[in-house]
Amino acid sequence: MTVPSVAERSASDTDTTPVLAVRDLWKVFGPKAESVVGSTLSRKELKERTGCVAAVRDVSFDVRRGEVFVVMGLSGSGKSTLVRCLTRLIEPTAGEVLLDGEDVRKADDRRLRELRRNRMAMVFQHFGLLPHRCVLDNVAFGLEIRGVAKKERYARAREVVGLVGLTGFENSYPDQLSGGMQQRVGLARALAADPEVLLFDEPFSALDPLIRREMQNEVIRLHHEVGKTMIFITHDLSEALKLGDRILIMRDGELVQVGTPDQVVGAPADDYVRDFVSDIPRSHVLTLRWIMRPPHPDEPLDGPELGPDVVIRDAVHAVLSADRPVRVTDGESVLGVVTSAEILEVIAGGQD
Ligand SMILES: Nc1ncnc2c1ncn2[C@@H]1O[C@H](COP(=O)(O)OP(=O)(O)OP(=O)(O)O)[C@@H](O)[C@H]1O
Repeated sequence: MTVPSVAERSASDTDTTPVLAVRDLWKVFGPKAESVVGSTLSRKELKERTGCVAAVRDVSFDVRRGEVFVVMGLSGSGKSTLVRCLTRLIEPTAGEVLLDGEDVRKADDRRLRELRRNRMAMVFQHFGLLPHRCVLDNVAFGLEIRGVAKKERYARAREVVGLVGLTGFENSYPDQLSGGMQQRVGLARALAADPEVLLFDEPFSALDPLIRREMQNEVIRLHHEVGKTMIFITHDLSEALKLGDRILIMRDGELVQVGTPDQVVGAPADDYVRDFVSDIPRSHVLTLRWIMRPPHPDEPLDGPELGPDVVIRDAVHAVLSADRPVRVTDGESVLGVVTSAEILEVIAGGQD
């Protein structure tokens, strides 16, 4: 079996079909779980009347090819259950999970193993490294159980060890490495199999804040480099905003909102989300698109030009130092203008 090298692979950027489509997904823990599917009782009522916990309730969403999709929510909101249902580490009670159109719930045991090994790899918080094997052997291990020939698996292992910045540590053992480095080994092992989707279950929550930031940057770098679809669980909003192309917010098993970071901060779906994002400086997340306005008839339209996706924080200097309105353009036409007034309103009204 051949594993394409990093250089050979390219994400199919133009493909707009979702890599993963989740439809009406339920996971109910407890007796007669199936009978609870569809219930509109609150979590508390459900527990009292049926003894069941609906950890995931009627959740539907698509994950686009190549995006970083973050699942966020408070402890107990159902994030882990939801993501484990995608590979059936937890068996869903009802609904559909389609991976490239294939119904994962219909896969038999053999097919499911193939899917987990080759298509959707999970990176766990506790790295699951084999202590008696060195870095290279740990990374090659996933390929070994897939039956990849020795020469090929070690060539690939060296390649991904380099990719995660561990060149020089190939022969070290896990207990000789820091937590961040061990997490890189876990990441390399997941990447080695060249899966379509990488799933991260709160991978950095055990790391100290500095290492955690370093690993977040590492994920961003890797994402640019390998273009993989990534599904990332976190309960940390700033991590979600930093990493996510889109964020799914859960509460009590239900999906509350799916949106880009600026949509979640700029247009929270309800008070729960509004509360969540209330400490985030809006100017760090919102873009000029959110504050531009149509020009007044008497306004000069020969000021500096900026794109609509420029984050407000990055435009402050240009707008405040301009002696005329800044034009927000898509390269061809003027979409709106931004002046000091709009910038100052965000900064004064937000939590800056
Ligand atoms: N095996 C189980 N049996 C019964 N209830 C469960 C089981 N696993 C999870 N739950 C319940 O399902 C709900 C969702 O749990 P889950 O672990 O998915 O949440 P989470 O958002 O990932 O939380 P955390 O961030 O604390 O991991 C919780 O109320 C939890 O107690």
